Amino acid sequence: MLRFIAARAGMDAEKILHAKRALTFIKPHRRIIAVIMGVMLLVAALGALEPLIYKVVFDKLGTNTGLQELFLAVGAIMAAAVAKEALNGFSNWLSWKVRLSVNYRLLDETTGRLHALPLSYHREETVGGLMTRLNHGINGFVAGISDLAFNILPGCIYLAISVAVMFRLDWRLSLLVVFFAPLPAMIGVVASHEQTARESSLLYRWGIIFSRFNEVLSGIVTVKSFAMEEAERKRFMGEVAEAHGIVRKGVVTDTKIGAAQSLVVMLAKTASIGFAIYLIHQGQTTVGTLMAFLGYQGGLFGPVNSLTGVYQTLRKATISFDIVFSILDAEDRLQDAPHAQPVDKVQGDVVFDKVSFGYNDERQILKEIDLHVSPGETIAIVGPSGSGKTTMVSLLQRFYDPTSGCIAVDGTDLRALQQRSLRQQIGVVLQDALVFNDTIRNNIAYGRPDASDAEIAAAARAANADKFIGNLPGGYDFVVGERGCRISVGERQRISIARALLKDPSLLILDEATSALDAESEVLVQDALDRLIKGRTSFIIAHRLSTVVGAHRILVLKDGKIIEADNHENLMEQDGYYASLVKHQYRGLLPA
Ligand SMILES: Nc1ncnc2c1ncn2[C@@H]1O[C@H](COP(=O)(O)OP(=O)(O)OP(=O)(O)O)[C@@H](O)[C@H]1O
Repeated sequence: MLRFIAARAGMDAEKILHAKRALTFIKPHRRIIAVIMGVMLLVAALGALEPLIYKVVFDKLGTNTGLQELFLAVGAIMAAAVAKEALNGFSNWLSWKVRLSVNYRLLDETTGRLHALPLSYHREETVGGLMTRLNHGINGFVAGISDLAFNILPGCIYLAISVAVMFRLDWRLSLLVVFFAPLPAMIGVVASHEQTARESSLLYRWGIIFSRFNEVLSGIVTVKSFAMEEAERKRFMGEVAEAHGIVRKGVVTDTKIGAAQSLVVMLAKTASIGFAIYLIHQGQTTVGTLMAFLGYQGGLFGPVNSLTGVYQTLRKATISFDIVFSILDAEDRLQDAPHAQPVDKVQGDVVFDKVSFGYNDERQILKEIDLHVSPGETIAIVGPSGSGKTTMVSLLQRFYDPTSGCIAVDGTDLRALQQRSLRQQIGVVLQDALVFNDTIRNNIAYGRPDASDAEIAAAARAANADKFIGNLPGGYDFVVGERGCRISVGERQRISIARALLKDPSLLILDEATSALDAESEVLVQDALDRLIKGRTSFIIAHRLSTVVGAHRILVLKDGKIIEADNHENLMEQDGYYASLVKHQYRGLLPA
């Protein structure tokens, strides 16, 4: 059945495969679906009974039937209607149960996959666009498979019953009705090609619109500082108006299609009434048969249309299936190897062995990096902007794999380790520390949600954050606002240092802030950092002279190569690139 409808819907082999795979989402609910179908069967039978009762009533009108019999007939119609509604309500409740559980599983699988996919995937996607597509994909997916599960079979059953009863009543009138019945559906099929193309193009547009909108809201400070609010609003509304233009055109098309379908239904009714009146005049049929026919005819176009609806939903659903499966099947080149080892506790011995890397084939960012870092050593990485400093520490976290060469921690290639357990051993403090719109407590405990209040407070103390937290209304329960907008830059940095201290990692990656803080904040942050670095293998993308001077070794990275590597005194003596950076330092910050 699915293959037939899918083939009529112009679906290629891949789309048919997607539709089949989509059906596996409802497979676990097959028992409930069987019950729903049984209930729907009863509803269809009750629906088919109604016109027959009308026939009896109208045929008896002409005879000297007692009022009692008529009341009985009306009572039977009412009882059938009540039973139908009750059964409909029950099957509706059951079908929502299935829908919600399919929705839950889809969200679980897609969001799980999105969290698991490597950075390279997320860098190519926009958050707003992805959210729009995901939302549409999930809703369309659930609607699609619900239609497949709950509309096709009842529609067919009702059709079969109606057609059988109609032919028993009067085959001539039936032929007339059967001739007209498929016409509205055929009109719907013709329209569905345009409708799917429209749906697809709208989805693409909304994705672009909301991806920009998301960027604008995330970067509202920049938008406001450049006084671009009005320009952004106009751009947004302009794009929305264009999308609405497509919707408007679609509404015109859909209205024309709807009108054409209604006209055909009217034509069918008029033709059968005319033909039936002729037959009644000829004494070949009865008024009751005509009334029953009109009932069946009305009821017949419903299921035929709903089957067309299934066809249209299926076409639209293929877009949703594509979206969902493109996420579930997105290639993850960084997946853990089948026998990847978990990491318990690392010593902190790190080796870069002839590591080369490029984000794409066109350009090598790191070229044959050789480096051996001993446990507890502090490495400061300096170099011009774009020289590959961030890339180097991204490789250490295995956000990307080297193009050639290998990186090993405690003698094991990163590719042989389970990524999650590796990252649990690495503490990261970024220059623009990401804090979530949550309490101070939860922000510090991010990465160790099981930490006790005492441990959280100890980490905050060691990060010189306890005093400012104590002054906040609610203390540790203070909610910091989106991206920490309700606390200062220096406070954000100390929260992120406390977070790293609580995690107690053996390896540390620190991307030092380039902007100078006020003197007091500077001292507090530096003191907290010194405490964090102590005893851990640390890689610091350094901008402050004080940090670089205190490091065991300084790596100078230029054009993807380590051109100098030694401590501060020796590098100054060599009077090379590093010495020139130090000479040009300004207020304790090295030039970029
Ligand atoms: N996802 C990416 N895709 C393609 N190229 C990238 C990507 N990320 C960074 N690059 C490029 O790689 C080069 C090195 O970037 P990287 O961020 O490692 O430099 P950096 O030394 O940390 O610079 P900065 O000091 O300015 O932060 C840059 O030229 C950058 O344009």
